[in-house]
Amino acid sequence: MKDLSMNYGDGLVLKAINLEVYRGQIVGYIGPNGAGKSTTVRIILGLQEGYFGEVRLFGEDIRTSGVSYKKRIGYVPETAEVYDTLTAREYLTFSGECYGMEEERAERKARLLMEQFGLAHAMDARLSSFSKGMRQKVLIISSLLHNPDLLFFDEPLSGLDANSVLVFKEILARLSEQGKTVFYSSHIMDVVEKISHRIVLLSDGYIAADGSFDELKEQNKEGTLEEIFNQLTGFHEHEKIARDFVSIVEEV
Ligand SMILES: Nc1ncnc2c1ncn2[C@@H]1O[C@H](COP(=O)(O)OP(=O)(O)OP(=O)(O)O)[C@@H](O)[C@H]1O
Repeated sequence: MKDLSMNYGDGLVLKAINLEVYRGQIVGYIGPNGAGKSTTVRIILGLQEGYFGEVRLFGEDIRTSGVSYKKRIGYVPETAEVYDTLTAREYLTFSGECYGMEEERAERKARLLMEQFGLAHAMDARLSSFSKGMRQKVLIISSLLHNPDLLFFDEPLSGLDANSVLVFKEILARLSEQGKTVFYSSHIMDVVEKISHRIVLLSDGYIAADGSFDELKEQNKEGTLEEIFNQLTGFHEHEKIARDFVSIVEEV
């Protein structure tokens, strides 16, 4: 990304961001609510128009490279609309076909991946009957079915149980070993701290920090990523806010 800026009408949300991400990197993309993380991802995915600057993916400017680069991308959005009336088999096969896979191959891979997540029994159940975690697993499978080179995960652990989180973190490490690049956006700091090769902190439309966790720790003299996050975003008031909040709640 070069000088990437975005304005929704009332002020700049992204202020000339420059970021170069390399193959095989897991990048933890973090920042306060409203910092512009989803906006960045939507621009890169070609879902958001009206930006300034340049975004190059796989060496080509996305403004001129057509849509074929999208086949090399997998995406788990923070909130996703799934087609509730479809079964998991139908949804995943359809999703694979959208990325150019043959029906039979998409269905076979979907079945094998569902089995790995312990969901073989739910293959022919409608998505409307799925629990939150089951749905999230379907979204994760859908993002990976076509074997993409570049992955965008926005709070991918949402709803996953502790065992599934372990499996997913291991999957991420292996995908990166295979040379896949992962853009991982989350507010769960201890997970970001552990899985990321590099952490990019967006604050108020700027990149406020960029480096490995060890580098950030060295620069900021703070212990955990959560503490570094608090420090870099100038936030020290959690106790006071909590106190005031509860006293308002208790007002009769
Ligand atoms: N479609 C839109 N129209 C107008 N403003 C928008 C739109 N989408 C986002 N914004 C604004 O842009 C800013 C950045 O939003 P964005 O969703 O990128 O933040 P985020 O970093 O992903 O936040 P969160 O951590 O809460 O998901 C916010 O102030 C938001 O109100």
